[in-house]
Amino acid sequence: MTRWENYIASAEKIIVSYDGSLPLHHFLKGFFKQHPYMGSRDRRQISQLVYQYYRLGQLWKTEKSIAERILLGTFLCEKDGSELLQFFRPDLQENTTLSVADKLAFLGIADATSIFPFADELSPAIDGPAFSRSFFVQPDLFIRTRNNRQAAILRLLEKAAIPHEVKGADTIALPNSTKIDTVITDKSWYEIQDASSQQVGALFTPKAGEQWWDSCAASGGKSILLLDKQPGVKLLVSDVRNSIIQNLHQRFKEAGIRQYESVVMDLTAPVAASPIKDRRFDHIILDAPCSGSGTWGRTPESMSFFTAKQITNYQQLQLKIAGNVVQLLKPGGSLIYITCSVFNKENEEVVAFLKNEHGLTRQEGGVIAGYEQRADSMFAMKLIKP
Ligand SMILES: C[S@@+](CC[C@H](N)C(=O)[O-])C[C@H]1O[C@@H](n2cnc3c(N)ncnc32)[C@H](O)[C@@H]1O
Repeated sequence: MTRWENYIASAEKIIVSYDGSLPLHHFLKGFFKQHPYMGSRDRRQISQLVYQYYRLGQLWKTEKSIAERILLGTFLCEKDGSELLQFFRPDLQENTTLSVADKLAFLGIADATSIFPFADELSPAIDGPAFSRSFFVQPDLFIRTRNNRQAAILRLLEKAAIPHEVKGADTIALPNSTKIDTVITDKSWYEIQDASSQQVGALFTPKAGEQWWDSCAASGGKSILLLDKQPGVKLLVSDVRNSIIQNLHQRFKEAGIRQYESVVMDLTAPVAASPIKDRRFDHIILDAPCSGSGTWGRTPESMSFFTAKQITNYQQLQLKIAGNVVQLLKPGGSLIYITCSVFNKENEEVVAFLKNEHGLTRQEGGVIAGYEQRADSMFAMKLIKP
């Protein structure tokens, strides 16, 4: 067998045995541990073939073999082609410099929406074909520079010869595989934060002394963004598990943040019985648990394993949490509802519920089309309580 045939055979073996219960990158780690004779170059190439296969989503799912689909995935993803493609499909290799849209047309695919399995579920503002085509492009890694360190960070990136692109006053795009912590060792200089997530900050207009609640804080990405805009806000962070809040404490420490309160609470339980039942907030950030479908460009295997039922389950959870947190918002205060989902059920329908059931009015926001800039896609809406 040639090296290329071995690569295809290994990728096929992985695809056949992978059932979606673990994230693909974990599964790959385990697979390569069991096959220690593979060198790092082999591992990289095989992983890439597997990822490119999953980037096809539903395309040719029933019509073509796994091996054929791996090669088609490679063709659609590789801008300059590859030796492997040259070996198996010189006819495709000749056309690798075409745009994704032209490659699809070359392969007879007129309607790109057939790639994404839940095209009917998309928020109306999402451009379905453009979103679907974005799956063939690996999203970038983004950092948000802090404390006026952008210029110093750019100098370090140049010195280390790391390709990068300045996307805004605080935003730098890097290749996805960049080990940024080896280049910039002081963690208070930057946060790893997707460009769309950074863009959500445009809806935060904090004033010193205001009471803010980051109700699904996770490790605190949105909270740090908020405090960087206005360190004088009085911030409460919460999440459902103590281990998550412990991670937040560590991240805040590294970011040099000390002034905040935290509480562990399950937002599906009535807030009237919670430890913060008597608190009222000027502004609430609700970065809700969601399908994450706006981030599937980073985990394309999700297109093969996620089910429509899960979208409905997430919506139920979001409605419950939103209906709960809004009770602790002061009249005239704002709720910033955020998801990294592209689904109407998790976005506009939850906003409609807040409007119809709780009388909130939409102020600004909507879909953040990250698929246009090699970033995640998100939804963020600021609503005002009457
Ligand atoms: C999308 S993440 C938040 C991301 C975070 N705001 C950031 O910027 O990094 C959603 C969070 O909601 C939390 N969550 C899920 N179910 C919850 C519940 N029932 N009550 C409270 N938080 C919950 C999850 O633990 C998760 O950390």
